[in-house]
Amino acid sequence: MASMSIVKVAGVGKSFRGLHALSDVEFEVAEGEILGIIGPNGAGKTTLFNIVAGALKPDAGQVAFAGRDVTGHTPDRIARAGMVRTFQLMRPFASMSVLDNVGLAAQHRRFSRRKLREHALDVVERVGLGPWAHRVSTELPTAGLKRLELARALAMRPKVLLLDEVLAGLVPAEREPVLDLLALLREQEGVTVLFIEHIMAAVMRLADRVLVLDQGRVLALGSPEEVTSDARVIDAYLGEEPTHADA
Ligand SMILES: Nc1ncnc2c1ncn2[C@@H]1O[C@H](COP(=O)(O)OP(=O)(O)OP(=O)(O)O)[C@@H](O)[C@H]1O
Repeated sequence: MASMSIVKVAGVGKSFRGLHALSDVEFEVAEGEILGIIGPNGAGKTTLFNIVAGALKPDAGQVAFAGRDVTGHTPDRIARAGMVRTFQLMRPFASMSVLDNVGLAAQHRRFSRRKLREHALDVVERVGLGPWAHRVSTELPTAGLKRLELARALAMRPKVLLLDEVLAGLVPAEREPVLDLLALLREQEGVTVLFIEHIMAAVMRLADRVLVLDQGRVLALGSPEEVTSDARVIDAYLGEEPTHADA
């Protein structure tokens, strides 16, 4: 197979006490692709990530990663296999340094202490937290915490990164380097990225394709230009009062 899909979501459904959070969601992501995921509040974006990353079991359907069915696998197992997510709310180990927090994320890789430290430092520098490496993680401002969350994911050497609003809470000047870093990761390491994002300028800039969810269903899937000119997408999402103002 030429360009194999690295993530395949097939017929995924999930209800919470009668509420259809996801219904028959289907899409594939090619290796090295950057897929933006957009949609109104409550559309099911986070639920989709929870299912793909193993935090929730779907009521129906399958998730395949690199050709293997990973439906129902634990988040840990999926992460170790190479599909790693970040969280909207960052919870680093407060008493630990930035460097140790990143090292901890890579602990399963059975590096020697020295190698682990080198690897962690490399990742910390890569995300621009070099000057903060030895500071306690709670001293980081929001933008720093976001970078730390990204660093912890990168320390696992992911093949697929699932990013849940990594830009939220950042001012535009802080967003640019994060977007650059993601583009670089794809370019240099072929990392596949799925990112949930409300900031449309970022979606337009970074995404190869955009998946639009609305009321738990796939409303559209196409290039940024295609989806932003799709009347149904404008109706359901883009035309609405912005609930997440682009500061
Ligand atoms: N654990 C849960 N128990 C009950 N209902 C849930 C649960 N998780 C999500 N839901 C509901 O499922 C629907 C989809 O929620 P989800 O968080 O996936 O949407 P979202 O697109 O990520 O929204 P947002 O943009 O606000 O983060 C919502 O109606 C939500 O209230």
